[in-house]
Amino acid sequence: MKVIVIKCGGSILNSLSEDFYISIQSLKESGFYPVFVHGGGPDINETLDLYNIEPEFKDGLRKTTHEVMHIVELVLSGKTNRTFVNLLETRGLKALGLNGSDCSILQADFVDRESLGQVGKVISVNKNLLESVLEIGCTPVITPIASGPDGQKLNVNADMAAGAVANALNAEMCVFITDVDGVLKDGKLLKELTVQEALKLIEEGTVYGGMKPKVETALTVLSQGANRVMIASGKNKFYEQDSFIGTAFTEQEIYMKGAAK
Ligand SMILES: Nc1ncnc2c1ncn2[C@@H]1O[C@H](COP(=O)(O)OP(=O)(O)O)[C@@H](O)[C@H]1O
Ligand SMILES: CC(=O)N[C@@H](CCC(=O)OP(=O)(O)O)C(=O)O
Repeated sequence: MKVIVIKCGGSILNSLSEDFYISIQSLKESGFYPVFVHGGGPDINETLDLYNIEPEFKDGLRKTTHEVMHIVELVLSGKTNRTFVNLLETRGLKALGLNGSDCSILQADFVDRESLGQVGKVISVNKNLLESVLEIGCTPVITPIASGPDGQKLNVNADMAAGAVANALNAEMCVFITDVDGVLKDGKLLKELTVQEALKLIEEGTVYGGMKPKVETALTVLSQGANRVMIASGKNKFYEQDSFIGTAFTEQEIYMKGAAK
């Protein structure tokens, strides 16, 4: 089964283009089985604002108190997942919304309980459940909330959750859909990046904020065996005639040319 994990960031979820859905259709016609993981950072911030809670981040991860966790779940599971599943359904996909914390779909450990509170890093994925969903012709749409060591809910960065799902499913491909064309430098799209080049962009500060966990996760997914890892835009087509459009990550310089194909 040729699985493609598609992470849709909160930056673009509410304004995904028709071209995005056309790309999904083309992927399906090429024999890919999509598995979606969604973000929703901006939706969470908006709701925290209603409760007069100031969002706090450390290295791109949201500091998640018990109270914040409650709102994260309310928003991601109750609103964002529901809206996205419906959007996919209206485009003809049999989408099945899944809370990562149900049935051990995502199991996680604390990242740093002292400084970040209820933030998790995924340690295992219920691969059998996800494969069963695919086998019956449904498309999983996963909310990045995991169950923690004592059954408590943990908030997982959606890029990292997608990376863990891609690795667990031995995905052929992992794509991070966001609100920019890919990794940019001086406003220009970098179509291909080797591991070394990507690390340098982080180090020199060209890649910052929400792009940092995305690039770091892209490198992890690549090192764990996925054939292709991309960052692409949800504003345009990201897949057409067997080619991907965006930033492609490659392990070695030698594979650079034509790696986005
Ligand atoms: N080098 C870079 N190239 C492109 N975007 C970058 C770069 N560095 C930082 N960014 C920022 O990262 C954002 C995408 O991350 P984020 O807002 O977390 O998106 P998402 O919600 O899709 O995960 C871009 O909109 C841009 O502001
Ligand atoms: C721990 C952590 O930071 N979790 C993220 C989960 C959502 C997410 O990652 O959404 P985007 O993809 O839109 O950024 C958060 O609370 O914002």
